Amino acid sequence: MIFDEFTIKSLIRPVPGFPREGVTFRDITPLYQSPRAVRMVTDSMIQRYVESPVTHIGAIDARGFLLGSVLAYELNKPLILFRKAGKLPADCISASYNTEYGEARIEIHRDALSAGAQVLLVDDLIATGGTFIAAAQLVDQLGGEIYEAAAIIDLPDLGGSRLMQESGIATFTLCAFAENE
Ligand SMILES: O=P(O)(O)OC[C@H]1O[C@H](OP(=O)(O)OP(=O)(O)O)[C@H](O)[C@@H]1O
Ligand SMILES: Nc1ncnc2[nH]cnc12
Repeated sequence: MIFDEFTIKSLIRPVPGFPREGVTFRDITPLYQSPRAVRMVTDSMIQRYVESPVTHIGAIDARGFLLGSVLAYELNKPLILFRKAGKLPADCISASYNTEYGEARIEIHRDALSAGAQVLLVDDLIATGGTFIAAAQLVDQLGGEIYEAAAIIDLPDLGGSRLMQESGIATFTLCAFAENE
């Protein structure tokens, strides 16, 4: 299926003032209510990574799980869950970070990856980049490498994708919204 950026963007709902004043939340629930749009997004990502050396899909809690689990299935790769602190039961490593509207901590199980892994990180959106950068630190601590960090949406005005690229993390996104869009 041919990727149609206009259709995808039209299914991402801007919600001004959520979760706090000054933030325009980019809501992906309308997109997920359209099987055709989900297929477009999924197919584009599969096409990009099907011949890549990626060994693991690293999906970020919670919205990153939606796309991450489908990519792991379709690409036939192990799925690594990056979860908000306190959710994973076994021995973990963790990293703190700030996002556009708060602070958080994510964790992965210490045995989730081994040295040499080529990880594709997956989330719905890049804002400040804090979440992906924290996830990349965890991968690095376990001796893995980030092949790329992929998301549906970039919010370039928040500087996250630029910061990630400056930090040596390659990024890939399917669409972008300016602050006033
Ligand atoms: O680039 P950043 O500034 O780090 O922001 C992006 C992150 O923020 C959102 O997650 P959120 O923490 O709201 O959690 P959720 O997926 O559980 O809703 C989004 O799904 C990304 O994970
Ligand atoms: N503006 C935004 N919309 C949706 N998720 C986000 N995560 C961080 N900033 C966000």
